[in-house]
Amino acid sequence: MSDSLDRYFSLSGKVALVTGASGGIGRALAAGLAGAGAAVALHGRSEGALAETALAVERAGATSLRLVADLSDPGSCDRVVAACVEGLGRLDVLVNCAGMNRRKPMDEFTGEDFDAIVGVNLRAPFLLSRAARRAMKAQGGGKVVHVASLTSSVGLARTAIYGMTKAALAQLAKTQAVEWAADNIQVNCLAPGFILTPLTEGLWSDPGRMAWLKGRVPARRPGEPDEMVAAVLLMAGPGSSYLTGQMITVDGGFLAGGSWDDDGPGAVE
Ligand SMILES: NC(=O)c1ccc[n+]([C@@H]2O[C@H](COP(=O)([O-])OP(=O)(O)OC[C@H]3O[C@@H](n4cnc5c(N)ncnc54)[C@H](O)[C@@H]3O)[C@@H](O)[C@H]2O)c1
Ligand SMILES: O=C(O)[C@H](O)[C@@H](O)[C@H](O)[C@H](O)CO
Repeated sequence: MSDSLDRYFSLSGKVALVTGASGGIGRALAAGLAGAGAAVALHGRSEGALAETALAVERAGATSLRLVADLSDPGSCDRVVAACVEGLGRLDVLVNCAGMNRRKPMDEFTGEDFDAIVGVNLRAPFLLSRAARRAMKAQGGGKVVHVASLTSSVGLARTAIYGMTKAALAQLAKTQAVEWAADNIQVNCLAPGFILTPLTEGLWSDPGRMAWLKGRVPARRPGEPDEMVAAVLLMAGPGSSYLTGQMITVDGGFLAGGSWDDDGPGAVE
């Protein structure tokens, strides 16, 4: 990296913690943060599931540390942050990427569905970021990135509880941005569009759904996990010292308009 880019994007000497790093978007973000120079604590639900991500981080020339926890257990959040600080010496960037979805019509959701989805998608980022803030404040600052979704902004059928949690993350980021600005902690959200990952492979392997996606997303294709990295490097790096409380949506243009179709209602002869 040239000196001028370093000033905005270098994470040399910094430590990042990525939850849900065993695959999908989390793995890409962990590798990207490592590429920018950070040592990366990788959280996953099993040691073995993190092996490939650890290799990717090491290939980028960075140190990795594997942390195993089920984030549906609220007590695990403080432990994950403490283990990161103990193992890598500090914590500068927290990326809350772990998440889950259960897709059902509104009426079919149970109380157990509600608790499970809210526990992982919302309570865990809330508790993890509070624990991270204590470490960051003592170090003079830090960055938190919550991984939100298009459903932070629009309703998508069969994702009621998931969407509620993702909209709430956007609000959480705003309040944390306000409360923690005095500690020099910037808090922002990444909102991925439709990205091919283990979470969504069941959806997009259906040709009918894929045809819908290609007709609705101006880029005319789903996104790849790697395409989420640059936005997170911006929110994680020194260049974002005055960027806080925002959501960066990386969606191939989905939220920008209804359809890419040249012959659609917006067409002008
Ligand atoms: N793929 C998409 O289209 C898309 C779009 C918008 C947002 N997202 C969000 O991106 C994030 C990453 O998702 P992904 O698409 O890479 O899918 P993924 O399934 O590969 O990643 C989700 C991660 O969360 C972890 N996780 C789930 N439940 C957990 C629990 N109880 N304890 C600990 N970890 C748990 C999983 O182990 C996994 O590593 C999620 O927050 C998801 O909501 C994904
Ligand atoms: O069905 C799902 O699992 C959800 O719809 C998500 O994965 C969305 O694709 C994403 O959140 C949109 O940004």
